[in-house]
Amino acid sequence: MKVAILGTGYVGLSTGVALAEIGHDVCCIDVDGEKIKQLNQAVSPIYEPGLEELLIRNLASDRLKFTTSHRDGVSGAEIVILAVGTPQGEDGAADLTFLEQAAKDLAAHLEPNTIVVIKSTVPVGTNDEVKRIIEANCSEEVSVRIVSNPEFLRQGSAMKDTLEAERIIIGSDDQGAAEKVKEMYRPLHVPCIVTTLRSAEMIKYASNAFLATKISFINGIANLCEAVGADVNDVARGMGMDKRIGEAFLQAGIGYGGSCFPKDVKALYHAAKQSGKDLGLLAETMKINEEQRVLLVKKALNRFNGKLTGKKIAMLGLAFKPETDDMREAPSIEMAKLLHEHGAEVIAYDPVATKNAKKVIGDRVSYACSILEAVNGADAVLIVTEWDEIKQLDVAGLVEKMKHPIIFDGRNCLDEEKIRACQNIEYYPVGRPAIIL
Ligand SMILES: NC(=O)C1=CN([C@@H]2O[C@H](COP(=O)(O)OP(=O)(O)OC[C@H]3O[C@@H](n4cnc5c(N)ncnc54)[C@H](O)[C@@H]3O)[C@@H](O)[C@H]2O)C=CC1
Ligand SMILES: O=C(O)[C@H]1O[C@H](OP(=O)(O)OP(=O)(O)OC[C@H]2O[C@@H](n3ccc(=O)[nH]c3=O)[C@H](O)[C@@H]2O)[C@H](O)[C@@H](O)[C@@H]1O
Repeated sequence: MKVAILGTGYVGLSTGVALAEIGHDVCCIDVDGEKIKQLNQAVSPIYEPGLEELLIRNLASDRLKFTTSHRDGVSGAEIVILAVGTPQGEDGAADLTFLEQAAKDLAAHLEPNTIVVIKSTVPVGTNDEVKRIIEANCSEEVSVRIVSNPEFLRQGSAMKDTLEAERIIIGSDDQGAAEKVKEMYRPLHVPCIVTTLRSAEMIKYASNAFLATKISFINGIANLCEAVGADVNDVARGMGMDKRIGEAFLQAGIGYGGSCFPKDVKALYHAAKQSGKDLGLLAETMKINEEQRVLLVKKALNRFNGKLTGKKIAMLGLAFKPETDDMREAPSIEMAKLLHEHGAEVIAYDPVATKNAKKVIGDRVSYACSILEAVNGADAVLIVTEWDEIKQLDVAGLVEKMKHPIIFDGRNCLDEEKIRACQNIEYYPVGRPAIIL
């Protein structure tokens, strides 16, 4: 099948590579000429384990192409997928500017039987609106066929999540179009759920909001555990073994970040308000998350009697989660800002996100090339992202390098045995009893 994709971000690129991998002829289009140039040289613009290998293979087989030309890319395509960004607007609602422009770019070249698939995360009713935009801008012989096909991949495991998805949602009011999209995905052998356009749009927002709420719920419980002397790791394990609850997304810590949960929860909350419904539960999810992001700084302030001036603080990890260099809405941004405001000298280390971190955190912190360089002479270490390199730390070796052996673990990721093997340490996890030796 010939497929065109507008947008080569995480979603467009992973989808393009996956569809080429299962035998389709795919052309990815992006307005960013630099990205397209890089991609044509088989260089991935994003850090995503396993992606580059598949990129090289599918470029070499000629099943995957990249262009900046909407006309060339869309020409002859049976299916065109829109996977452009839908960032957060100023009022919290989704900003649909890129999607509306992409719809216009596409409409000018749309051929009569082509099916338009919207993969971007969009508020309920957007697919209908995009249909209207395309109808107003395409040639008369085209009757526009729209399918909503939200994406559920996670950054860091995008290829696996795409090739081994748990379900594929296909929303359409055009049965033939839904069947065609189902056929495109058939080689993946993944169960497809066919719904209306509006239900498909809602499934995506409801899923992200539910997962974000699960994280805020366990973070609320973690804070209570600290107050009453319980251990949130045991609580989460005990809860998660009940299949009705499930063990996933019960990892307490410094809250959710990334390009999706924060903006999607806000967008759903905003959309509900516009429909006269107050989803107060989501307001609480957001509130807990905001507080959680600065938890480690508050704990450090508490530990140092309200003063961080002149203290050397090492931040280990900057990306919003491991296996990605993405800094969008990373908790580290707010933490760095607050530490700087309190006069701390901050030195940060991340194995892959430093380049992107410099763009958003700037010179509020200095950047180390290794963990040991970051912690050298530090008064305290804040663990921000649970990279393997950080989880597997030689804790005794680390503590030896520090001025004061104080660790605040925002991801509860250090090995407790290694901590207990230290002679002199203060270890403060989230929602678990501190270890002071
Ligand atoms: N990042 C993620 O993990 C996931 C994202 N999503 C959703 O998928 C959508 C895309 O997200 P990302 O891939 O992260 O976006 P992104 O913002 O990283 O990339 C979007 C790309 O679209 C390109 N673009 C913009 N206008 C264009 C046009 N008119 N024609 C062609 N290309 C154009 C941009 O240059 C950019 O390269 C969003 O709605 C997001 O909420 C859904 C699931 C996972
Ligand atoms: O719509 C999207 O863009 C995507 O958003 C998330 O994927 P992603 O943002 O890549 O990352 P997650 O692995 O879900 O983590 C999100 C944040 O939650 C945090 N998290 C996750 C799980 C957990 O138990 N605790 C926790 O604090 C992570 O540290 C991270 O900051 C969803 O998991 C995907 O299904 C969805 O497609």
